[in-house]
Amino acid sequence: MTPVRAPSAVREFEAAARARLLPAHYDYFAGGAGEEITVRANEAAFARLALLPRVLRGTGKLQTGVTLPGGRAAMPVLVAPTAFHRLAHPEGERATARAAAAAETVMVVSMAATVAVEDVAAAAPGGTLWFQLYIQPDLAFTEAIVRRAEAAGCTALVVTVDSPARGRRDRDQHNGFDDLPDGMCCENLRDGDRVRPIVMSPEISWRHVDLLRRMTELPVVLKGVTHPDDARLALDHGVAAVWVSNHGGRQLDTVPAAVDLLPEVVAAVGGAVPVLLDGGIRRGTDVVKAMALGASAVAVGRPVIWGLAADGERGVARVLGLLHDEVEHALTLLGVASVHDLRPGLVRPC
Ligand SMILES: Cc1cc2nc3c(=O)[nH]c(=O)nc-3n(C[C@H](O)[C@H](O)[C@H](O)COP(=O)(O)O)c2cc1C
Ligand SMILES: CCCCC(=O)C(=O)O
Repeated sequence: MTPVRAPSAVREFEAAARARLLPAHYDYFAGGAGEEITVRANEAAFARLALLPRVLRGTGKLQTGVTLPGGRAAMPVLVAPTAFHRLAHPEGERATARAAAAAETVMVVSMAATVAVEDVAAAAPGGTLWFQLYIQPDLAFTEAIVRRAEAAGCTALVVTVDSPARGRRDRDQHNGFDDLPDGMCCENLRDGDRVRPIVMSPEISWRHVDLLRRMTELPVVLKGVTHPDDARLALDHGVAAVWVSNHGGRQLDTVPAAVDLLPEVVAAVGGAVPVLLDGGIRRGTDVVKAMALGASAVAVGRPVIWGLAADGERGVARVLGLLHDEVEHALTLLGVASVHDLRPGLVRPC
């Protein structure tokens, strides 16, 4: 029998995942809002940026580690919060957490995880977890979730602010996919004997960010910022980092590509706090482009799901390992020793 080769690029995991997943579940993970214009734009924008290497820089030892409000990561690629990992693999978020810990990077646990945050933490002792929160209008319940995340050892709260309503996703509507199968639920939403639904409320405002900051000592990261004026407001409200994201094109369709939004947000933040970015990162070259344009680190959503669906913990480890190796390789060929030395002059439109 011909041996099956391990995928040698992140993109190859998507086909492997698709072959294993039920079509409705694949569509949930892959899809986005409306015409999926933003989904496509996120990746296309990276292809439209060119890299301009420097030569004879004698760079020697490479440095890919980054220090962020919620701790250090050995690579500048974090695991973005994504829901429902047990739809992709029976071990679900446990497998993802083990792979992230082995790669010494941060996993952001989704509020919509199918494994409770305490069990995710127990599966990967020594790993760094941040917790992603949709602020619930029931503030006492929001506080109860924050306390759970703190007690589980999460070191930052990522508040997703691009979801005052659920995205309209044609694929999910077509497939009738609107709930988890029997035996799975959003374990972080347990409240006594029941599991509460996640409320995406249009009532959430900056006032809630202030309330949250008073509720916890953990650094608060705002995820889903696209407008530079909101980045400035975020600073006024004391956030520890701004995360540029259009939710992987799953919320408002036709929002610009994430990386195209980055320079204006970076300028607005002016170095006051780190700026993170996600959306369309599939290669090490994408990572260095985003960092050259001012991101302190990036995150990947779908690539992790594809690795998980294809081969569980091993698949996620391979996806993260490929991205790490590609970042190092890109740095070498760019003539840059450290991710901290990436500058806008290394990137130009093409
Ligand atoms: C299947 C799926 C589920 C997601 N679930 C969440 C979530 O629960 N909370 C959240 O803040 N973002 C969620 N996101 C958005 C990701 O955190 C991230 O912004 C996006 O996936 C980045 O784009 P990429 O998939 O191109 O890397 C989800 C994305 C996907 C694809
Ligand atoms: C209720 C879970 C929300 C997950 C999410 O944010 C997404 O599917 O993009």
